[in-house]
Amino acid sequence: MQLIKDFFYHYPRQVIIVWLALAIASIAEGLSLSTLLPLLTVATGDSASLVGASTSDFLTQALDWASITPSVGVMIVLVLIGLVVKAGLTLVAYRQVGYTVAAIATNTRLSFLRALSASRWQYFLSQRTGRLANSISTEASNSASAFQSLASLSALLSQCAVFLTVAMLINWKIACLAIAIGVGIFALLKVMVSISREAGSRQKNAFQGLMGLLTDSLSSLKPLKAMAREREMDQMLERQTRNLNSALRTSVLASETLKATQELLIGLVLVAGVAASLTLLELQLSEIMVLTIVLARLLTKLSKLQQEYQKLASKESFYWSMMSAIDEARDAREEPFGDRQPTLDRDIRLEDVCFDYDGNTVLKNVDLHVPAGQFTTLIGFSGAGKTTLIDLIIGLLRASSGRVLIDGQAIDALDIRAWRNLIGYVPQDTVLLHDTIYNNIVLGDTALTEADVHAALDKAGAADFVAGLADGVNTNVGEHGGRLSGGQRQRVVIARALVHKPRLVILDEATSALDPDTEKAVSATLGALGSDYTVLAVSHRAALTERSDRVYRIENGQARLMGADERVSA
Ligand SMILES: Nc1ncnc2c1ncn2[C@@H]1O[C@H](COP(=O)(O)OP(=O)(O)OP(=O)(O)O)[C@@H](O)[C@H]1O
Repeated sequence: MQLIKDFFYHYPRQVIIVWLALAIASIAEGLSLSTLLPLLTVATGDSASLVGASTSDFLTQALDWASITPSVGVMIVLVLIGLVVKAGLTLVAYRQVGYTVAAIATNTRLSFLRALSASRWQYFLSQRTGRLANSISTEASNSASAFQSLASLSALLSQCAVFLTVAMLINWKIACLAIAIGVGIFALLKVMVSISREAGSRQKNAFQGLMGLLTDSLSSLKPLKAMAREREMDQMLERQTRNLNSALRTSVLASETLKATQELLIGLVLVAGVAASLTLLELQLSEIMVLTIVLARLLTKLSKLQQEYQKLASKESFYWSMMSAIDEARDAREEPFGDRQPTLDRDIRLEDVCFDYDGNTVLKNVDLHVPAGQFTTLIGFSGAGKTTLIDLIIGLLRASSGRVLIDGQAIDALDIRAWRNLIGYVPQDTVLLHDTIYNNIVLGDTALTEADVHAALDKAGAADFVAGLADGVNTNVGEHGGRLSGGQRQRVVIARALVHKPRLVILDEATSALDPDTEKAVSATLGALGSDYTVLAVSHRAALTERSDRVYRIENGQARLMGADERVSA
């Protein structure tokens, strides 16, 4: 019920079109079927029976009103018109269902992606990549197909109602008996629906687990292979795959058992019904023929209704899981910043800044000064809080107290996207897309030209090695940049950071993968960027600290400016 409300709330127009089209289609089908009785009465020469008189009367009156004389030809035309109307409207409804399913899949994917990209950095870090990939692929598709099941369910419901009305008009006793039998079959097989619901939830969990583990293991395959640990990973993946397989088997078993049992029960009911109609109720042959058609369809539709409900039950958990992922990401939304336009002509200052991760203090009363156009480096032991400081300056983290000032303006008051647009960021881990060097540098920014790319490669000290490649900037770097050396990858990432001519270049252990000569060369290039660039680096390497105008040591949660003599020994 909650699912119906949810779909109606988000897609009211589509739901109304689908329901109306399906309901009218069912009525058209029912009317065309009810025409069969007078048709067969005429064809078999039966006299109009008392029990079936109401449908015949209704149609005779309707034909009289339209000044049409009832004959076999007219009845056949009426049956055909009913069937054509039903087919046309069903087409309209299911076309709308198809479009809505596609819209739901797209909208849930986009909502999730938007919520995720607007979420706090810490929330993003806490997510498992495989879980995110699974939500976007499997959960979004299954959520959308829940709408398909719901539409089929409502079509079947309205068809059942119409067939039931027709059956009632022909013989209410038999119709009541059919309802009782239908409800009985429903109750008897309800347990199969519960099994499917549970199997659906197990499938969802197994998919999540498998995708999470798969992504983790693929990203760390090399060390696992190098240490011969891939078997353990294989075993874990195998366990998850078997879990999934077992959930799928349960689901298949439940749905096939439901189908087979339903068919058997319906067959038995029909045989018993025909026998009873002939012997006990002494109905006319034409009535028995129409009743058999109507009841067979009614019971088949009832059984399909239960099957569809079973499908819906197994899809529903994917839908709710997707919705809760979206809500969770929305709740973790980044707190809003301001709308002032940023500049970086003077400096970046941190005043009395404190920061903690869930109560664990990392920075306390930090004061830091990064003058514009200069090279500032942060050094310190692993875990001292260097990356945390950088993240505060980028605005990915918000200080618990104190102020982060950019040219004297509090970062909270800035248009944060405009501020981040002024930053060129080179991370410790160089992750390249499976694409060309060119595309890895421009990252989809069509405003950048080939000349910009070459200038950036030049500044990053990468121009020579790229020129030596057969396809130059159009060389594909392979999965995670695997066709390039670690140092070459790092230089492409530096070029990526420089290509949009940032005001602030952040180097987070950016030269750590370079050999000493290349590191020296790149450090010299970065050091010579000139006063157009403010460089903030995290590094222990002499090549960078020697080039720095200022070096801060981050220690015991504080930042201490080092003197020139200290730097030599650091
Ligand atoms: N997302 C997080 N959640 C909780 N604690 C975190 C998180 N990120 C970092 N920390 C903790 O904060 C402290 C500072 O981490 P940070 O990454 O800033 O150190 P670092 O000086 O950059 O270290 P390294 O040189 O090893 O990269 C560490 O103790 C770390 O465990």
